[in-house]
Amino acid sequence: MSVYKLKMRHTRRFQEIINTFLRHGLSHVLFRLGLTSRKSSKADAGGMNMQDVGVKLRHALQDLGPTFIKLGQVASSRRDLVPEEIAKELEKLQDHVSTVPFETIKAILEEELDGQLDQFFMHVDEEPLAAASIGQVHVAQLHSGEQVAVKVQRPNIETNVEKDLSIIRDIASYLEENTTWASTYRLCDLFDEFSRSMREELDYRVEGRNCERIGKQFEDCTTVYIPNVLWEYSTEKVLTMEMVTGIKANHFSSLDEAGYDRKLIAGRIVNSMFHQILEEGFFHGDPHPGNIHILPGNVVSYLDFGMVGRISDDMKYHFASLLIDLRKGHTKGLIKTFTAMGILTDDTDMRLFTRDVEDLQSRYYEVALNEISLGNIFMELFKVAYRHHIQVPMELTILSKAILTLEGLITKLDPELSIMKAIEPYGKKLVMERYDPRNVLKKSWNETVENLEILSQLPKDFKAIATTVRKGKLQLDINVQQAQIFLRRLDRISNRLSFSIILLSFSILMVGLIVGASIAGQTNMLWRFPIIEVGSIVASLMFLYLIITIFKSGRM
Ligand SMILES: Nc1ncnc2c1ncn2[C@@H]1O[C@H](COP(=O)(O)OP(=O)(O)OP(=O)(O)O)[C@@H](O)[C@H]1O
Repeated sequence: MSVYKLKMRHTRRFQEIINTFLRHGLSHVLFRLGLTSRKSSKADAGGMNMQDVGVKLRHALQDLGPTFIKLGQVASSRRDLVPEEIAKELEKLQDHVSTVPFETIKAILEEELDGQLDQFFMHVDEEPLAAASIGQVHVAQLHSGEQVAVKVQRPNIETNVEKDLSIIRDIASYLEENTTWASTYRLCDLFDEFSRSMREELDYRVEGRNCERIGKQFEDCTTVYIPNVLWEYSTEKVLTMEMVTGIKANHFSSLDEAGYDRKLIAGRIVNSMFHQILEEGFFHGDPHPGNIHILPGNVVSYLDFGMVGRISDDMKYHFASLLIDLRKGHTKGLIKTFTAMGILTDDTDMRLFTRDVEDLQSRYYEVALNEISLGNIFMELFKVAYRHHIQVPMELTILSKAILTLEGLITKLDPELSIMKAIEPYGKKLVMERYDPRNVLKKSWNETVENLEILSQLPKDFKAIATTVRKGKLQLDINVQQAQIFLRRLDRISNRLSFSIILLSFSILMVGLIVGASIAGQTNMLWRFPIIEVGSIVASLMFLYLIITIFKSGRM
């Protein structure tokens, strides 16, 4: 696609995006991307202060609205792709958005719930509790008196987001066709993954279901609280939840004033996150302090389940293996895990890759645990992977982003707590579970059942073929078994035969010696007699053994 085609397809919005970037002094960025022919007065971005670029980019994305804000937020967590200074600026994109007037919110609520507002709520606060990029949260009271938080989607958000997603997708494929870095990083794949999660976030019913699923993980837990979803007041664009009135996890002075135990809270947050990630395999993908509230009794409450991460059993194990090998300084183990993850390609230069991994692990080997940032380790590992054109699975990138976010909060809540240390028992448990014979058996049993299920779903003809193949395999197995028995017999016969041949040779040698000695008359008569007698008896016994052995071997 050419840049002209790109402009033609989305004339107005595309121009708006370009103008916003230009207005914020980012012409050099557009020029470098080949999206504009206008050159900046400053030579290029390379000569510019990266933090300055970050600030300008943040302002531009903020002005461009929800899709770009979310894109910036996601980019801020990809330190393997985005320079550190820019990533730090993009992190600030959280929550700084304009509010939607209450009249508009009321209209959306009434349309979505299909009735007058007072039919559903006794009261709705006109002043929003929070204004986020996709929605706005209002505190309300049900007729039952229960206080709830109602999240309402911004007007026309879906149409606008779809339009933006399609423009950015076109820009991504234009860049992939025209620049090496974009094709190396498979920009379109990355962006498609972003689009998928953005579309999911536009449907609040998905968020409600995510919330319930995580709620179930802590059903019997008294130290973690997940609010209930009120489905009768929720739709695709409205999410009503039980109101959580706690203190935000990063309001440290308020926590101290209320007499909360910061260390205890930090431990509970870390353990509840690792439980979600490494035991349940389904976790809160954005545990930033605004989404974690602390309730009386140091109870941790999570909010906002728009972004969740999923991690398969295999990936959990790979993750634990990476950690353990990093700590032990096992480069081979790390390479083995990367191979097992199936992400190395035929083009991967194993020699260079091994050298880079070695270099990385040597920096962490035997460093005190509380000095290590797990999130940073993973970002660096990903950087190595990307340098070698290895696509890191999305489930791992969401995971490392969640850990990085978590670390930011934990280091402030309890500077002595080491996430690396806290994760160790979970990692060890995972590895032990992997090698537990019961699980190995269970896995192979499950695979057999799966195969049988697949077989039973095959059409009739295929079933007949499968039966013939199975019979053939059975016959083959029998033949192999018989061949093995025959070979074992042959082996035994040859062993005995070789022993017998040695004995026979020995007997012949002895007889030969005695006969030779007597003929030559060099032997004293006094002891020639017993030698001949004993020699003949030994020779006869050996001969007898030989006959018996040959006879027995033949019958086996
Ligand atoms: N059930 C609740 N109880 C108390 N406060 C809530 C509740 N739900 C949301 N909030 C408040 O509203 C803020 C924004 O809500 P939430 O995090 O769900 O929106 P968001 O997902 O960040 O929005 P967006 O997806 O538009 O970026 C939260 O950080 C929290 O302070």
